[in-house]
Amino acid sequence: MATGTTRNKVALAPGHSLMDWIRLGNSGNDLTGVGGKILSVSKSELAKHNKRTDAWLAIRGTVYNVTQYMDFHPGGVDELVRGIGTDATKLFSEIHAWVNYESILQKCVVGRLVNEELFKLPDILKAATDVSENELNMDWFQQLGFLCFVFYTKTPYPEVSITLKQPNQFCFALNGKTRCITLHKNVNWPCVVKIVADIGKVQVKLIKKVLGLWPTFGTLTTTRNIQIDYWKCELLNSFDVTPNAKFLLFKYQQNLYNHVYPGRHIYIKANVNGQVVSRPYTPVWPLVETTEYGIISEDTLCLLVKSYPNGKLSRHLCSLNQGDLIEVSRPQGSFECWTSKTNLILLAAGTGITPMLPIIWNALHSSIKKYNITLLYFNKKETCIIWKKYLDQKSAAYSSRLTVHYILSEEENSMGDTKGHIDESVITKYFPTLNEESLNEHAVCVCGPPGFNKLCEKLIVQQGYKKDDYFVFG
Ligand code: HEM
Repeated sequence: MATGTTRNKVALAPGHSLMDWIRLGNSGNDLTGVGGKILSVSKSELAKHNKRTDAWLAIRGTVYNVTQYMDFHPGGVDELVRGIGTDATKLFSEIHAWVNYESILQKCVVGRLVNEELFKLPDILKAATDVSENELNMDWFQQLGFLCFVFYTKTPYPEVSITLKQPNQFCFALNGKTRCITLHKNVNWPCVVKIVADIGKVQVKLIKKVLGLWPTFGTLTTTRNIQIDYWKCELLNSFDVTPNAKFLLFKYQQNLYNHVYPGRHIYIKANVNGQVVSRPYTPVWPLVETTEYGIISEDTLCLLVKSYPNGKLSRHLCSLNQGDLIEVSRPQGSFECWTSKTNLILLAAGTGITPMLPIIWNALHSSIKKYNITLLYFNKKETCIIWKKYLDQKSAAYSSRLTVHYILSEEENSMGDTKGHIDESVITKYFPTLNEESLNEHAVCVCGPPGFNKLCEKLIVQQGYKKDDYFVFG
């Protein structure tokens, strides 16, 4: 793995082991330095906290105060200092993506890293937009059979998880802040959730157990900050998709809806032969329309996993039996659908199709605009193509908006597309010729093995795409 540094663990001073750190976290000392409030932090605010004695850094959208952690960092103070005052996601992942920073730094959360634009707003609007405010911006309405809550988080891509703790106790965590409502009467699970990501509107529909109009929705009972790291999930069902890839359906043990945006991922953690292993996976929700797997309910976690001969976790997942447990983290990642673009070009190789499926689904069903999508899907043989039937059905149903080209490297291509690998000729053949204006309308996503990703990035940069116009899943 490229680290850009000589990787060496340092000898920590006595009293600075992980156990000591956990003890400090549980001591009641405020490690956040901001009194435990959840703040909205701009990049320029973050940059001010760049000293050893006042050190903040951001990882995957969350800002942490690491001042107290300095002497506990196994890589040493000087290494940790390299990340302070910045969004250290890339640096952190390059060195030790496997480190469970969320758990280690759970008592150090300062807030969320937010777009600079927010801070250019007049103060009056800024105050209304600040996620730290306690006030809840909420509407509700009902019909005989259901009631519906609408939350306005005022932050794009809000973090959303929803649980039904009791038939009449409904809790929702928005951007890390949890609130509970004791409902007037009982409701069923699962709920139906709709999120308008770019304006931060969240709508939750709860189905009443008994038909009737309620005089009130109930009472808002608690306001707490609960930082949950991992939830337990049990395997409901598994299906073979190709000879070495499976479609796995999991149910959260509690009644939980954990919203993962298209292109974002969760960490899966499992105990494999006595060792805890954790890796990122992109859920392939929502494939709710596919009938060959039965009806998939909204709160199901759907994973597509390829079993690699040396892949500890992938082999473990593919060998799970019904009822076996795994642990699943909160959503992570920084991918945002480009609402300013209209044409998406997706380059996927093998299981690199996983993040593309929700992106395609979302783009085809967007209520905001009509996206056009071109998918170039690279595989060795036709039998390796994952969900070809599904992709073909979608491209037939949306023929003017979704075009799929299958590119095979190891056999003749009966589908009429190129035989070969990703190279300049493939790009020239399938990419539209762009001028400066039409370039602004296009965005490219890439997902495959590291060599594929690197080559694609080189080729799309050659085509004139700028950093903001493409995203490489790695
Ligand atoms: C962003 C700037 C950071 C840099 C440049 C950095 C660098 C390093 C380096 C060079 C090592 C030694 C790697 C080895 O030889 O195994 C290390 C280890 C470690 N770092 Fe960091 N680190 C950073 C941030 C963090 C943060 C924020 C955390 C906290 C959660 C953290 C937790 C750890 C842990 C737990 C290890 C030991 C890993 C192991 O034993 O496998 N680091 N770090």
